[in-house]
Amino acid sequence: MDRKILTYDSVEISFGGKAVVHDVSFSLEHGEILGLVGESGSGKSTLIKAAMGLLGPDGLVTRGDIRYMNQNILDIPEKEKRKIRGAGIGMIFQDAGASLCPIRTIGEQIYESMRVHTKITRSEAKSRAMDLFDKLNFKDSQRVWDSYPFELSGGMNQRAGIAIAMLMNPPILFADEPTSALDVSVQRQVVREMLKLRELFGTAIVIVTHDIGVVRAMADTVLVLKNGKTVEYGTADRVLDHPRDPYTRKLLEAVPKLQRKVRV
Ligand SMILES: Nc1ncnc2c1ncn2[C@@H]1O[C@H](COP(=O)(O)OP(=O)(O)OP(=O)(O)O)[C@@H](O)[C@H]1O
Repeated sequence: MDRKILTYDSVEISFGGKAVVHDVSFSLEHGEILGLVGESGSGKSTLIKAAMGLLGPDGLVTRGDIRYMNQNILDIPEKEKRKIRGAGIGMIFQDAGASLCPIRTIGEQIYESMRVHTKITRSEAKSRAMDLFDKLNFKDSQRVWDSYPFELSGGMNQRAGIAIAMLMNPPILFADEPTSALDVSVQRQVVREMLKLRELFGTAIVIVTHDIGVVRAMADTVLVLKNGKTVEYGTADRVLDHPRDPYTRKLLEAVPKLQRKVRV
């Protein structure tokens, strides 16, 4: 059986005809955590947006394939893509608070987002959410369900965002800088939470981050990008402890003083 659930094969991505990601290949197995690192503008977000069909009107995958469970994502109709977004691949962003609707409670938003994918009553949605909140050790699940985003801390909104992305139990989670807007103790909690998802559900995760400490704490494999090209791709131990490329060494040297290694 092919264990790969997501494969990028020689992918080139262009905006307005100009290529910004060149010939990038990687794959993801069930439960694998891939760290995507590289300086600002290297193409990390663009790579993950491509699989979600979120490149916008100017963006296009101009070469290569992206396969999700043996389906070429680039060839399927928009309706099928919508099913993959959310139910197949969940996504969390840097600032979940900003992507939540400010005038509706977390509970209402959960119910609405689940209804897009499945026939479900409000009370079924609530019971699924409460179950997941409990598994993720939320202290006050009922309060989170009833709250508006502004009533929760930034960290709690981010944790709620992770829970919302996981409600349909997608086999893959894309996390784009999920910890960078948070203070260090909340960062640790969010990292622990993502590891817990893998433990509980076998979720595979692609984490985009500038924080090598987060990569060390989480990733099995690491892909280093520079100017839209792959600089190194390998196991986390190999890339982080024995980097082959000077660019990777430079990225790693930029952080050890912070000693951000997250203990989980
Ligand atoms: N909508 C767009 N239109 C034109 N160019 C874009 C668009 N989105 C991204 N780009 C370009 O694509 C390249 C990669 O950007 P991307 O945001 O993927 O980098 P990144 O590595 O995620 O950066 P950061 O860490 O700052 O988020 C950059 O040169 C950027 O200017």
